[in-house]
Amino acid sequence: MLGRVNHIAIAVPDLDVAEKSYGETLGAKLSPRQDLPEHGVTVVFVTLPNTKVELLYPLGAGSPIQSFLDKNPNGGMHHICYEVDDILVARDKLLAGGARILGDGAPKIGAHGKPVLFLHPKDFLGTLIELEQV
Ligand SMILES: C[C@@H](C(=O)O)C(=O)SCCNC(=O)CCNC(=O)[C@H](O)C(C)(C)COP(=O)(O)OP(=O)(O)OC[C@H]1O[C@@H](n2cnc3c(N)ncnc32)[C@H](O)[C@@H]1OP(=O)(O)O
Ligand SMILES: [Co+2]
Repeated sequence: MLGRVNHIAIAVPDLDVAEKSYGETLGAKLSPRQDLPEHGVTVVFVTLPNTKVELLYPLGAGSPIQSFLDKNPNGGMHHICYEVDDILVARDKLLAGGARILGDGAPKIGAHGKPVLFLHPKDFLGTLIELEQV
């Protein structure tokens, strides 16, 4: 079912500090900031030769990453995004196996303009998984 790792996401309490850390200290290439109100986050992508790192900062009231940041005030690794060929086939197979799809179960359009879904971290070894159809 799973293809490549599309990105690894880090929730950050201060986007200026995070951009400086990756862009200057670590010398990586950064995308412009992107506000995604439908996801309640502002994102910056760090582009690497083999994958991406997504820096996540809360946007608006009720951001899905707010309680994670309350528990991890310095930030931390938030999710892994794996690519899938067909997100509805993947979703239905996972649901049939008893996994929980977060939200209303319908894919949303993610940061790359492609459909995404999230799987409950308690069903996958304590790791929040994002699936992205590529
Ligand atoms: C734009 C898009 C893209 O790339 O295209 C994105 O990535 S958007 C990225 C942002 N969007 C999302 O994350 C959407 C999916 N996420 C969600 O629906 C939520 O964040 C949940 C995963 C349901 C968690 O919600 P919330 O933190 O409010 O609930 P909660 O505090 O009751 O957490 C339930 C339990 O899960 C744990 N938990 C929460 N977030 C976690 C995480 N990221 N990794 C591992 N465990 C996590 C909590 O510690 C808690 O465990 P204990 O009970 O043991 O304490
Ligand atoms: Co993501």
